[in-house]
Amino acid sequence: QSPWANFTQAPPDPIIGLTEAYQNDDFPQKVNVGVGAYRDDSGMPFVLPVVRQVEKEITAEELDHEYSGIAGCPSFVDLAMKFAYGEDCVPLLEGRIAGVQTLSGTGGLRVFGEVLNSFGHTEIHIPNPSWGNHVPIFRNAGLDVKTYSYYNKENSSLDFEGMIADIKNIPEGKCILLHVCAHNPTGMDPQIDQWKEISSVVKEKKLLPFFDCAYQGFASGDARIDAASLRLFVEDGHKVALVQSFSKNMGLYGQRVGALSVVADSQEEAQRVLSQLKVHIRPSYSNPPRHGARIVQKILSDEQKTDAFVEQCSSMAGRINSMRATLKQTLEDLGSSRDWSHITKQIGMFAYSGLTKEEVTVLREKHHIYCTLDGRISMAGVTSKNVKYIAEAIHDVSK
Ligand SMILES: Cc1ncc(COP(=O)(O)O)c(CN[C@@](C)(CC(=O)O)C(=O)O)c1O
Repeated sequence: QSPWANFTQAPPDPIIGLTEAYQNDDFPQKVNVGVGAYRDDSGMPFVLPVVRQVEKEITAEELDHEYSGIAGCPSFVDLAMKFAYGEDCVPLLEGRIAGVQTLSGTGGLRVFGEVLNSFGHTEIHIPNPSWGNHVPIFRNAGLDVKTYSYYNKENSSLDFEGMIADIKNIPEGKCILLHVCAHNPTGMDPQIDQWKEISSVVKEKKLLPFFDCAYQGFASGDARIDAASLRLFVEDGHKVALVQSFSKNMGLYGQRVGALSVVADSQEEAQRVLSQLKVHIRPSYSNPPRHGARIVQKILSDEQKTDAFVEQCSSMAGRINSMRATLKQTLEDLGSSRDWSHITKQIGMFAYSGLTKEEVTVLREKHHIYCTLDGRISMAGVTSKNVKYIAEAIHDVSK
């Protein structure tokens, strides 16, 4: 009998599986508002002009395709850290942040999950809800995944009181995962004064703050100020860990460009941490791909190209925000009985609609609109051409 006879059929991924179902649907007005990948107003993927420009420059340089080091491209890592922590970040200036290039955000989260586990931190506390893949990533890294309150479904808002109460109950020294900005899936972020309170509770409980930064540029629209929460924690003296993804803000999804960094006590400690990050990367995927890191390195090392990138990223955020306003207004004009004000209060790629699993299922089966079962709508999939169709369908399932 076949050696694979005991392989059972696994369920489709809640997010990626939607895209597969969407592609197999031949309904002419089908809409994909599942995966958080930006689309322009024609529903097409968008390659930032500044990315196109530097790709031409890279090709002209006729570079080789030698291996990266285990830690990837050093100048990419330095520039990525400057981008997130800020040029004037003291630990960065003191050379005590260990940084590596990773297989995008997913790769960085997985590597650090394994490193945490191998050094006795066997538990991680993530928001409820959080990005669906956080649970399997950390479980497969060997961690026990627990959650803290984050969202109030009743009034579609941040449950700050519940969040603080739960964080206060996390046992001392445990790791807590925080989204830097544009929380996935709710789009609800703490305000800066709430971040200050979170920082002092995390300090009081001596928790390990682990930041996931996947949307720097999609919250305020200015990528250079979307990292305020992270920078506040570093200024408060926390030894943070950070994972950055350049999938969404640079539109480099398939190039798998990310970074993992850890703030240490000293240069010597940063070197020890770096050595452990590398010890986990080498037997996992050995070293990261070169092309995407070259693109980001070329952009972030040139002020004009960085300005162009920030402007182009902000225009993506702008289009998403205008679709939020239009979707909300159209639902109201249809006479919906529900309060949709959260759609414009939320920021980033997603609207956490509040639709139930049943309503989401009818939306897909009857209207061929694909969003995740938790009711998350990737606003990037909403365009001036389909927003009316989407609103009418949402109204139809949620009158
Ligand atoms: C909070 C968060 N962290 C990390 C990642 C990882 O992205 P990367 O590996 O491409 O760097 C995502 C992507 N989440 C998407 C946009 C795509 C996905 O599910 O993979 C989403 O639809 O939620 C994310 O939303």
